[in-house]
Amino acid sequence: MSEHDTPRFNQPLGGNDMPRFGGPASMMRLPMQANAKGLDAAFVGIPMDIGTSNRPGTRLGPRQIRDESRMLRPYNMATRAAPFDSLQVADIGDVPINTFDLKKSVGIIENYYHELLSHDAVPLTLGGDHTLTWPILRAMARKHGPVGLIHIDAHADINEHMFGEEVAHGCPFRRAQEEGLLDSQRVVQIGLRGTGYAADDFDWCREQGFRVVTAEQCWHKSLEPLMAEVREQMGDGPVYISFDIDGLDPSVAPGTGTVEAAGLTMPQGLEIVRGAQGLNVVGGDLVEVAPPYDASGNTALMGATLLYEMLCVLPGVKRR
Ligand SMILES: N=C(N)NCCCC(=O)O
Ligand SMILES: [Mn+2]
Ligand SMILES: [Mn+2]
Repeated sequence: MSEHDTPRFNQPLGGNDMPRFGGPASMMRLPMQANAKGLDAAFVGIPMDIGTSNRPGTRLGPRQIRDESRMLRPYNMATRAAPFDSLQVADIGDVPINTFDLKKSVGIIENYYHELLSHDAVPLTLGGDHTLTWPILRAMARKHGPVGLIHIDAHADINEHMFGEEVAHGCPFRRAQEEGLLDSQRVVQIGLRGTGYAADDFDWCREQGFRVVTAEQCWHKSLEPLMAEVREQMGDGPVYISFDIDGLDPSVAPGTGTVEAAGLTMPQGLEIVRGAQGLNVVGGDLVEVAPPYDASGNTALMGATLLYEMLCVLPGVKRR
């Protein structure tokens, strides 16, 4: 009997055991459980779009990411990562936000992640609009202290206010920095581009000590050399990965609310996440998938794939 016959850990339901279009609609058709007890890593959904500033729809993101994730098989053919031979993973469902109150939802999310982290599980979050990263970082900093951040996005999301409000999907990293949740010498923002409210918008990030890598600096290049530098910068400290799907080019990921031209390619997205291997990754999220503009489902599938790749770089994942 091979080791594959006697799984010690939860396994995704296989595509030859149940048709891919059947079975549970959980992330990768993994078992679901009510909380993170006993888990090394937990997929969690946050069905929220009340922080969005343009077209909405990310409240439907977690469901669609789960649905499209049915195409993912357990073994990573490029990196040979075998996450389900290594870690106990499950889908723990959705955070019950208050869809009528964004500010209350921030508190609900922080408390939820505080409880989740008490089980020592690494959360991998299916968004949801980018507002959600702020309360997650609050819970992260309570456990780990200020964290390093690998942030992939078309936008810096460091607006001081939006429509006079401090809580919005364009503000999470401004709030996180003000609250000391980030180790600002270990923050890198990749893929920023487009039009700004002011010509010096991204300079605020640089003044904080963040490394800004614009989309233009990424065009036509492999990002492996960049990620070697990022690994050096991150060192051994805790690192959080926040991947806004709009960091990718809209030709790859059209299903999102605030589209910007000429973004990262999917191979570059994979290079970034795979380049985090060896780091002390303590959590990650994939945000801003908006299914109403995702006719093919490909945006959600790219999101599911990036979450799977985050799982593959968690500490303790074996390669076969
Ligand atoms: N998609 C995210 N997270 N942010 C968009 C921010 C749009 C803006 O600053 O105008
Ligand atoms: Mn964005
Ligand atoms: Mn964003």
